[in-house]
Amino acid sequence: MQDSIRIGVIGGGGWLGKALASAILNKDVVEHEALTLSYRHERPASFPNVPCTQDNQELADRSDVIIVSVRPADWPSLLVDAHGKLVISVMAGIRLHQLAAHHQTSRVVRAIPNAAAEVGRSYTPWIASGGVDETDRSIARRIFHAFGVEDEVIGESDIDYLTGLSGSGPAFPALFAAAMMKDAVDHGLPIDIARRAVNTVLIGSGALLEHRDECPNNVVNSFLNYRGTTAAAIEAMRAFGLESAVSEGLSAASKKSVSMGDVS
Ligand SMILES: NC(=O)C1=CN([C@@H]2O[C@H](COP(=O)(O)OP(=O)(O)OC[C@H]3O[C@@H](n4cnc5c(N)ncnc54)[C@H](O)[C@@H]3O)[C@@H](O)[C@H]2O)C=CC1
Ligand SMILES: O=C(O)[C@@H]1CCC=N1
Repeated sequence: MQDSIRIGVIGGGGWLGKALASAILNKDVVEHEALTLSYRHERPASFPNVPCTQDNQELADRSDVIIVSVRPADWPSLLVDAHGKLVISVMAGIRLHQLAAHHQTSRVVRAIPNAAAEVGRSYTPWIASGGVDETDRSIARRIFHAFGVEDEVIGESDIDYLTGLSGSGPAFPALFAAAMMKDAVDHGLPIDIARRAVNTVLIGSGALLEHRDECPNNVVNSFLNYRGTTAAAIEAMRAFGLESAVSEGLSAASKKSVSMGDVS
């Protein structure tokens, strides 16, 4: 990226903020001295060579791009004037027009990464306000590519939906794995073996989907067409409402995203 770009992460000591900051440095989006992190209580220990501050306005003033990564409930009291600079929010729920008004800028990107940013494998959908030009878009893409794959979407309702589907997404295979683990242990399998079996299945399944690079339904159908044990399990899970449980869960997450934006 151009040498002149400086990035600030507000909430840089948090779960997501730290993951984004690490990826930005690891992928050389900016050098250490061109990144600033802000924190509320404890200076983030894992970034000894990165300028850190408790003064968010100072961070904004020394940055060209301001990433806002505080919890939605903490955002209304975050009084930062961006003076027209590019603001990238990764917060659930908070809408473009709210961000623009609150931070005094027409250049706003609303993005929703996920927890896999920690390992550089996030899926990050995003949407831009009217004041965002092509240069801003390429800066945003470069940042998002540092921690995974991105897509620009055209409607804010898509962001609220995707906040459930992909923003919360890494939790769902983990939930499935936990259910498999419980069943295995209930069947008397030693915990170590159950954990290795379940985790290896989840990791292998992800790699298989990546390798085949096709619609997941095609992968499921190839198992169903085999007409063996796997098909028996899939049909029983479907009969017990797996698909409606997933649909209900995604709908609950999306509604929660919308309600988290009802803050100001
Ligand atoms: N954790 C995740 O997987 C994802 C989180 N998000 C969004 O990212 C945002 C951050 O989430 P997490 O990192 O998980 O939460 P977190 O609670 O781990 O981190 C938030 C950080 O912001 C700090 N903070 C709060 N007010 C501050 C202020 N005024 N100045 C400086 N720092 C301040 C807190 O001390 C904390 O360290 C949230 O808005 C969340 O909706 C989005 C997608 C995925
Ligand atoms: O659970 C949450 O509220 C955050 C936002 C999206 C994913 N994690």
